[in-house]
Amino acid sequence: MYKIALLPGDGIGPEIVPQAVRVLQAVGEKFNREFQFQTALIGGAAYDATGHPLPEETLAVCRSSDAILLGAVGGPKWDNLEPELRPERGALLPLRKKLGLYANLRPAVVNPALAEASTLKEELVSGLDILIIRELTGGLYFGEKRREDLPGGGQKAVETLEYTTAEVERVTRLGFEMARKRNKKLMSVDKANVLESSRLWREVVESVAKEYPDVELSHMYVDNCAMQLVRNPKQFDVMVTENMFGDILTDLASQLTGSIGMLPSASLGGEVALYEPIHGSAPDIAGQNLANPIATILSVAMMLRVSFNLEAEAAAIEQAVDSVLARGYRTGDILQPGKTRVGTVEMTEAIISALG
Ligand SMILES: NC(=O)C1=CN([C@@H]2O[C@H](COP(=O)(O)OP(=O)(O)OC[C@H]3O[C@@H](n4cnc5c(N)ncnc54)[C@H](O)[C@@H]3O)[C@@H](O)[C@H]2O)C=CC1
Ligand SMILES: CC(C)CC(=O)C(=O)O
Ligand SMILES: [Mg+2]
Repeated sequence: MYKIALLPGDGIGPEIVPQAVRVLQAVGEKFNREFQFQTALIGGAAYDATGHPLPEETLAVCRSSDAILLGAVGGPKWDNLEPELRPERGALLPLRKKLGLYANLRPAVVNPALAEASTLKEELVSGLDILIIRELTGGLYFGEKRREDLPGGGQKAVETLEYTTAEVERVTRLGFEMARKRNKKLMSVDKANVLESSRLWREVVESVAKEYPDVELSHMYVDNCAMQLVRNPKQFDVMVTENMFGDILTDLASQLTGSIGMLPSASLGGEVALYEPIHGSAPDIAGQNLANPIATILSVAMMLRVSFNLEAEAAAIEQAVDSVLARGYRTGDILQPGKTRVGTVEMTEAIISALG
C-alpha cells in the first residue's frame, strides 16, 4: 500500500489533482496496487480556512506519506497579504525547505504528436528530450530579504543570493548521476562572469566533475542558455542550475514542448519526495474545465517510477498519454487545427480509457 498526500492548493490545483488521482486509481485497479490518499490544505485555500498558508497539520500529513502530489498555490485573492502569509512565500517555499527537497527534476520532452504545436519549427524540437535539474532550496528565493526607507524618500529593497559548497555539491552530484544514466553529457548553467555565487557554483561543479570522468561537462552563462534553448534546444541533454535560473529556463523550455501544461516535475533529496506540474495556479483559466491535466498526470507517472519503483505502471500512464495525443485529443493550450478540443475532465477520461 502506498500512502500519498494530496495538496490541491489554489486555482486550477483543485481541478487537476483529482484528475491525476483518478488516473492513479485506474492504474491501481489495472495492476492490483493499493493507493491510499490523504488530502491537506495548502496555499490560499489553507490561509482562508486556518489563517496560515502552511498549517502544521499539512506538514504532518506530508511527513507521514510515501509521496506528495501538489497542484499549485497562489492567485490574485492573496496577492496583497503580507509576504510571509502569501501562498508562494508562506507555503510553497517553506514546504520545499522543510522537507529538504533540494533538487527539482524537470524533464522537457516533446511528445511526437505535439512537435508541430511547438513555438519552434518542428525539426528543431522533434525528438527533444532534456532534463533540467533546478536547485530548489537555496539562492535568491531563500536569501535574506528586507526593505529600507531612504532618507530622501522612496525605499531600497534587498535580496540575498547565497549558496554554500555543500548545497552546490549535492545537486551537482545528482546532475552527474542523471547524466550517467542518460547520454553522459552535463551542462551547468550559471552567471559566473558576474555573480560570486555562480563563481562558487562553477568551482564546485568542476571539483565534483573529477568523480565523473566519463561524463562530458560543459558550462554556459544563463543568458546565452536562454537564447540557445530557443535556437537549438537539441544541443542539451541534462542541465543543472540554481533555483531562479532553473525556474525561468524551465518555463521557457516548456513552450518548446507545446505548453507549460505538459511539464511534470519531481522534487527530491528529502524525507519524502514531492511531485507537481511546473506551472502555477493559472487563475485566468481556473474553474472552467480548461486546464491541461497532463503535466500533473505525468507527475504521477514520475512518482510511480521514482518513489515507488513501479516502472510498468509509470510507463502505462505515459503510453496512455501518448496514445490520446496521437488520436488528436487536445486541451485549449495545445490545440491545433483539425484536432479534437476537450476539457480537463474529458482529457483525463480519454487517458484512463487508453490505459485499458
Ligand atoms: N508551484 C506553484 O505553486 C506555482 C505557483 N505560481 C503562482 O500561480 C499564480 C499564477 O502565476 P502565473 O505567472 O500566471 O503562472 P501560471 O503557470 O499559473 O500560468 C501562466 C500561463 O500558463 C497557463 N497555464 C498554466 N498551467 C496551465 C495548464 N495546466 N493548462 C493550460 N494552461 C496553463 C495559464 O493559463 C497562464 O496563461 C501566481 O500566484 C503564482 O505565484 C506560479 C508558479 C508555480
Ligand atoms: C513561488 C515560485 C518559486 C514557484 C515557481 O514558479 C516554481 O516553482 O516553478
Ligand atoms: Mg516557476
